[in-house]
Amino acid sequence: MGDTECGRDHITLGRDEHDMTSSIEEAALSTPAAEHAPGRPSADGTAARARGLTKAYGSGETTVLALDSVDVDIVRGRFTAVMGPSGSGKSTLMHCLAGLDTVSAGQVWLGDTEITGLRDRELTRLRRDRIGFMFQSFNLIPTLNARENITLPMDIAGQRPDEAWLDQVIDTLGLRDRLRHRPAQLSGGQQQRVACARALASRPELIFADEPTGNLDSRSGLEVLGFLREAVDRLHQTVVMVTHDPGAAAHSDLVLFLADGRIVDEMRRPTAESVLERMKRFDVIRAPADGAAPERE
Ligand SMILES: Nc1ncnc2c1ncn2[C@@H]1O[C@H](COP(=O)(O)OP(=O)(O)OP(=O)(O)O)[C@@H](O)[C@H]1O
Repeated sequence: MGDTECGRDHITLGRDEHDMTSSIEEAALSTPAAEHAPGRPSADGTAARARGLTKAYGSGETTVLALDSVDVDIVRGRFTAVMGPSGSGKSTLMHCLAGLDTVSAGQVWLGDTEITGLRDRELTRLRRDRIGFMFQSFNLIPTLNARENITLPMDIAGQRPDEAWLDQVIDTLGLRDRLRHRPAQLSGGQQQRVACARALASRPELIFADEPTGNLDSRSGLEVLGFLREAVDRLHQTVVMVTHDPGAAAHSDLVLFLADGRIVDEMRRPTAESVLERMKRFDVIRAPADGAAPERE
């Protein structure tokens, strides 16, 4: 189906505004989703899975194939980074795995639930109950203070926060003395830490982070990455992070490299240096020497 025909495309257009959009969307949902218990294990240990995932934007001559039959398994309890040149399909992959975007072909599962084919309402509920999101632009509600922003998704869902967990999240992120501040009264790093706390507050099954350190100074960025790492190591959360930064990717367990809408490589136990070296090969492919035939991945 062409995306322009699809009503859910509004979500794609408003990618960065998704948290706010979904708050409104989700507020409209009145039925609690008891069947989607957060953290419910899937039978095969994958938090998310895609087979033959294909995403085309537009139609006819202007069609852009953003994802080209991607097969991927996101292992539960691991920190996965997604890297690749600009336009390689990183954000599209994340959005399709998270049910924020429709697919053109193929199947996507979150745990043991196939999300391709779910109706909008079911998908919205599934996202609300089982997924945490962090975006580069923090998407905090300006009229709410930090604590209210952190618990907003749970408040909307009618869930009571686990106070001990929330305390741990707040303390680890150094937000204890900022809870009554509104976003405008917080630094960029503090705002992203609030967004991080919000994503973790309900202990979602899977956290998707799109360039979560993109707007942060290096110290704040390291703090956020350290917390995501701890969330995986100590709290057995699953994190998928899109990043351009080899240093950020080095905090992950596994880096998936995308090029032209395909997963072309992966790297376990990455270091900033090894990721940088791998990324340089994309630069060579993108900019062949004069007269040289472009190499294909
Ligand atoms: N809504 C859209 N309409 C048309 N084309 C799109 C749309 N969204 C993405 N694309 C195209 O799909 C391809 C993949 O885009 P995507 O944003 O997933 O790449 P990316 O790897 O995340 O890029 P970047 O690193 O620059 O953020 C690109 O060619 C992009 O121009």
